Amino acid sequence: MSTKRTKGVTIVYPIVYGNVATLLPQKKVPDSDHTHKWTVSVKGINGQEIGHFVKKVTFKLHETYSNPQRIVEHPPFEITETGWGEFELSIKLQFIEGSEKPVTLYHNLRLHSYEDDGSISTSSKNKPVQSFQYDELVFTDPP
Ligand SMILES: O=C(Nc1ccc(C(=O)N2CC(c3nccs3)C2)s1)[C@@H]1CCCN1
Repeated sequence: MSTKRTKGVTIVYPIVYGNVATLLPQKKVPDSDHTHKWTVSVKGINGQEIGHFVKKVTFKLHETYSNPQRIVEHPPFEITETGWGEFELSIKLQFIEGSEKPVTLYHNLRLHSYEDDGSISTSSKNKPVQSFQYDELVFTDPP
């Protein structure tokens, strides 16, 4: 049975996705090579809730992470991890309206930049890094 659709109507949902990152406090005895804590997220803009039409979001991390496919089924659609480097991750959005195909976004995780001598500048080490992209989910002839 096919879903009845509304011809000629287009719905556009602006979204923002990306990450924030903060430096982990230096440990006297480094028992881990993790230098950063980061949160990757996908949200609506101006506080618009996307949970009304997004059923679940799957964040696919680098394969070296345990359980690299992280499924989030309720807002906020975000995950927080720690790590030492930058890598590309994917963000797959699946919709409550089953007839809408999933959308996969790609984001290059961003951490603090290092100086040539391997240090992080004093001015930036106390500030979170923020790296976000704007995009739009476009639904044509919605049901
Ligand atoms: O950094 C990069 N790739 C990365 C992949 C994973 C990273 C990471 O941070 N972690 C894996 C996770 C674990 N640690 C221990 C057990 S699981 C913490 S970093 C590339 C290489 C050059 C430039 N960018």
